[in-house]
Amino acid sequence: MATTTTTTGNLSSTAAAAPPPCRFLGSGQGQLRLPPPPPAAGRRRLLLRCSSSGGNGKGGGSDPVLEEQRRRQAELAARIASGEFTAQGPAWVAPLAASLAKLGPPGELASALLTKLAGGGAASRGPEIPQAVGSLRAVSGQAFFIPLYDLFLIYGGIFRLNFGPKSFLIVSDPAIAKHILRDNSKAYSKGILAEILEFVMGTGLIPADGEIWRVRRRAIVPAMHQKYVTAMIGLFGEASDRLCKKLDKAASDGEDVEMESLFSRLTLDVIGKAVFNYDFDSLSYDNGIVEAVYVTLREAEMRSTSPIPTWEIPIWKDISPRQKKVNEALALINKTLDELIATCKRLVEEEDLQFHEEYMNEQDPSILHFLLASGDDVSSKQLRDDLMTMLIAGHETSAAVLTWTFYLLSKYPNVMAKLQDEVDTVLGDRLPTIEDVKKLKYTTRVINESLRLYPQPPVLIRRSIEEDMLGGYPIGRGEDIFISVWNLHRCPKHWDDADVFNPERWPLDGPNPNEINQNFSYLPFGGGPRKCVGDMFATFETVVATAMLVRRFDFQMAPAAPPIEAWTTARLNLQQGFQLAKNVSTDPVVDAWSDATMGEKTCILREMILLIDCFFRDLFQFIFLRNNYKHIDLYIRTHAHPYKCNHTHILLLRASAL
Ligand code: HEM
Repeated sequence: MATTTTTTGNLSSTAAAAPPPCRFLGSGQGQLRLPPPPPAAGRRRLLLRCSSSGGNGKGGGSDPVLEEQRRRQAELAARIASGEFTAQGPAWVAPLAASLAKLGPPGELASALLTKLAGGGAASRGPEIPQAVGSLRAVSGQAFFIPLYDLFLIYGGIFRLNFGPKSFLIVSDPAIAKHILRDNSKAYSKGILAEILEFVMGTGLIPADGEIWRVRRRAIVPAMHQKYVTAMIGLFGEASDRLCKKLDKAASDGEDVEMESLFSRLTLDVIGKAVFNYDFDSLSYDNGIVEAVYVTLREAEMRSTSPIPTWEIPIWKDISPRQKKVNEALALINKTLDELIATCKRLVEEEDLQFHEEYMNEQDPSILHFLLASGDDVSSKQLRDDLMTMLIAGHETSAAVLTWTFYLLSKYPNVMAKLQDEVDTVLGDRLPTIEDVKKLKYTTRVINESLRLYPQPPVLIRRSIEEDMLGGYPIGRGEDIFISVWNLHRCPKHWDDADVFNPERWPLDGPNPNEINQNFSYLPFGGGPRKCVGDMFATFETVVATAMLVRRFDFQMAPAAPPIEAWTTARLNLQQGFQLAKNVSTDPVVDAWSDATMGEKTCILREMILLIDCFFRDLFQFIFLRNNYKHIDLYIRTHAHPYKCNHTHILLLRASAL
């Protein structure tokens, strides 16, 4: 593979000077400062061209993911055009249902039943929401939001998607999203989200609704004041520096490094300190508590995607080794949190600080400390739920944003070069300060644009708790709604070259893009009263980490990288049902279905279960803010620099299946 060279100045003059023109050398034992960089004019980075991505500056060449996506889009478009997904329903149903609805409660019930049986939705009067029904195959075997995008292009900003007895409203229209999230937010709850997350987050801020949510939001938001977020910049810098050192070491040892998990550890270390002043130090080593956090996360993932709640089966739940491990993990987390709460309470009692709006203990600026110092009158259980919620909300989201940003940077070398120029100019070799971060405008645009293309999560979930009108259609109570942020962020009507990673679409001198100035066409942090409380925190965290990594490393696809696996996974394919059951399930009850001798009816039943299983698995990946698209493994390798420096390249090697 050819080697391209990006030169930002006269290399030979710098190469002769000391220190050498490479800042990828050892990072200065135990110090936070990086090796002194050469003058900006003399910097030079080498880039290896990737065997599986062209990197032509604009589009990055053919992308197997996009190609597979296009192939599927074409396939699905043909099926949609054939009418396979359009449930017409007999013409007499709507008027009859409307007449029945006028006959009081029994009539309303009959009307709802009739509409349901005829394939209609909850609304029984007025115009019908366009609906897509049909085989789950079209939306299975690939990330859930991809076919939703195709359906959006056909059916518009609001349509109903029926999965057997279950139906969902899919919203991709900014005005409707604004109505649900902001203007009439009181009419909507978190619905399925709360049900699924109850296990890990209890009544923490994300799943909570009603009065509990109002009280907890009022307590937590003030903790994330300007002074706190500013103090966090130092924490982001130190954690990112630890990551850089780890990569340095891996590079000098010639090891491959899986970057997604490193980003996950980076953000775990950050959020532990930021929320309850606990140093997981997961970048340095695996300890019991780090493992316990991941055991709990994976268990929650499994529970929400398993068709059979084995963890509720009497006796089994007590003897299953898996459940035992989970219970132990939960007990350890709870014990650790209780200890942290107790220690923090003591500190608050002993300290001599007056509580005020921007209260912050310099030694422990954590959210927990703020809450306790504010006199927040709350049970230990609620406090634990809040802490656990913040831990999860602020951990895997930021890790996923970093992973996708570096994936994009590896595919768009022109963006990477511009980014590195900005970082060189603004940051030099310092740990970033708040002033630096404000000046890193292009870096911020890179994050803004990465969040547009890969929003975390790609759908927001709500359930109507009152009747309402959406896009001119009446909807009833109890409608489960997915607001597709993915569709909003890629709508061809709103965005030029919607699929292209183009940070320049956001002017540097313009305001930071958000849901307000983009009129709900862009909502990476949601909108309305339930907007993310950590938006500034997360933006600064990802900007700092990105800046610190790109100033030391170049990122590109590995020359010998296998092509990125397509979005498709084999796990939901009706033709391969038997393998599927074996492949996807870790659940003995489900595995018992994998009996090749089963009869046709059993087989259909099993396939239905697998479909539901897979649906919830995908659903969970939206909900649980983790691995929403694919795992991306970024690998680091050393590369002999022509000037005999150990020049480090981070190489994108593969994206593995979910
Ligand atoms: C890049 C990283 C992040 C992204 C993309 C992100 C995205 C989001 C989104 C889209 C929502 C709205 C969910 C909904 O309306 O259903 C949300 C809510 C929330 N986020 Fe974040 N978030 C990030 C980081 C963080 C961090 C670092 C924290 C905490 C320090 C945090 C805490 C929360 C909380 C507590 C909520 C629930 C707010 C409520 O319901 O009142 N997030 N986040």
